[in-house]
Amino acid sequence: MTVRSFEVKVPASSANIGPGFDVLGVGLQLYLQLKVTIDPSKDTSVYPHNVKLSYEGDLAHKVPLEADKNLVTQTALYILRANNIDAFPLGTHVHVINPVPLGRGLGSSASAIVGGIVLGNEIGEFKFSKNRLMDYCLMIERHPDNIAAAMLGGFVGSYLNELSPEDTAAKNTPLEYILPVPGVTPVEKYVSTPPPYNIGEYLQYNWSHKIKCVTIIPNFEVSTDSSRAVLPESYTREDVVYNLQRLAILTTALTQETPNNKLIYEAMKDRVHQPYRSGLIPGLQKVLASVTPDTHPGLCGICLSGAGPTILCLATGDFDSIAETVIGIFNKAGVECSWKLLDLAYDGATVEQ
Ligand SMILES: Nc1ncnc2c1ncn2[C@@H]1O[C@H](COP(=O)(O)OP(=O)(O)OP(=O)(O)O)[C@@H](O)[C@H]1O
Ligand SMILES: N[C@@H](CCO)C(=O)O
Repeated sequence: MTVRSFEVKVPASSANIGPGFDVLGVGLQLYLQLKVTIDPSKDTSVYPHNVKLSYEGDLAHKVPLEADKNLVTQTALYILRANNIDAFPLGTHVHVINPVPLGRGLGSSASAIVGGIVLGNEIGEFKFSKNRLMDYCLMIERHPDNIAAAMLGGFVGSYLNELSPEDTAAKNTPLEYILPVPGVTPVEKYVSTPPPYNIGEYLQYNWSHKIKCVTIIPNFEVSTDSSRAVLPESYTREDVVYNLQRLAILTTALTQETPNNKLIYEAMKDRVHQPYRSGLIPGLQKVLASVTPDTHPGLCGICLSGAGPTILCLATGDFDSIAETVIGIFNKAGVECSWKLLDLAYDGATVEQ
């Protein structure tokens, strides 16, 4: 009996980059790893859906090890079942190594979902393109910014296509209908239906290699759902134009060989999500107002990473002092932090046999 093994690697990501709410994302060199072995001589039929799961990494005590509760394997089962494969092959062991902090704004759910979809694509030997895999991912996490950065890597912009009424209805299928849930008998018409084609479009921009990412990570979680729940339903024209003007400048400003720090700093300001999220993140307003290219000449720009609470500082130097200043402000608000200096992950999700 042949033993098969492979490894899936998916980067963490930072979404929005200030004004690009649900639009921009960067892949970061901090990787979720799935080490997969399929050894048919091992009987894994005692585990849900035939897969033994183990996990090391952030919040290990909180991550479920049952395939129908764990986001990575639930997602892998979604793509398998949509293509007429009911379960993992007997003898499957998935060992997860996860340094991406959960619920902190560094795209942990996107890396888990992209990892799960790539895992299912390998197990089923479907050989779908990354663009098609994006359709599967967007059925689970419905804003594309983290997902596109994790799948494709680098600095990515995305939009969602206007779909036909049938495809729109399919895209909005409730998650509990398509992800396996313990004790729930799957409804054939939902689980065996692949997603619509071309849910989104994605474009990788250049990136100035002089710009690094200083990520300051507060030691508390903010779930994306709760951080989206505080956002308003509508915005003033002034605030929408404010963000659009900055977004148009930012996507090119971040590609320039010699970054213009003051231009980037202004272009990373936002009026669509950050002001509303400050109630969830003590110290956020002070951090955003206090760390500037005047106080730290190496700083290019500063923003909330994804739905928070992590702060993303783009910088060409002064990395330690930027991090120390942000951490000092959070400490005064009673929040402990760690920090990492990260480069962009240019390859996105990869599989090594
Ligand atoms: N490797 C993983 N294995 C299992 N579940 C995971 C994994 N990574 C993330 N999750 C699930 O996703 C949740 C976090 O997702 P959430 O969207 O709230 O935050 P995030 O993705 O870390 O942040 P953001 O979307 O703002 O960048 C975790 O609480 C956990 O339920
Ligand atoms: N664009 C998303 C990223 C987090 O998933 C948000 O800010 O809610």
